[in-house]
Amino acid sequence: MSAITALATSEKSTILAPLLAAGWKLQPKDSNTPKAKEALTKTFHFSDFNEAFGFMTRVAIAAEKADHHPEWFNVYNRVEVLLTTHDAGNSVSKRDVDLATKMEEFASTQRK
Ligand SMILES: C[C@H](O)[C@H](O)[C@H]1CNC2=NC(N)=NC(=O)C2=N1
Repeated sequence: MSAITALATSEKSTILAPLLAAGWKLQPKDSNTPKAKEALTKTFHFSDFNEAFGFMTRVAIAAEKADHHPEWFNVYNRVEVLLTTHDAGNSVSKRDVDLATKMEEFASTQRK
C-alpha cells in the first residue's frame, strides 16, 4: 500500500467544490482534543431503512474493494457519515474524496 497524504490546502478548494455543493462539510482538525480529526461529513436521508441499508451495502462493497472505510451511524432511514484517513494522521485525503464521490452516486439511485 503506497503512502497517502492529506490534501494540500491549495488543492482543497478545487477538489472539494463538487462535494461541498452536494452538502458535504469539511470538519477542520482545529480542536485541542487528541482525537480531533479533519473529516468530510454528511447526513444522508432515505425513504426507509431498506433504502438506507441498501445504500450502506453498496458503499461497504466499494469501501472494502478500495480498502478505505467510512465511520458511520445509522438510525432507520438516516445515515451519518464521517470520512477521514487514519493513515494520513486523521486528515482528509484523495481516498476520502473518492469514497464521498461514490456515495453521491449510490445515494442518487436510492429512494429518498
Ligand atoms: C491496513 C489497512 O490497509 C488500513 O488500515 C486502511 C483500512 N481502511 C482505512 N480506512 C480509512 N478511513 N482510513 C484509513 O487510513 C484506512 N486504512
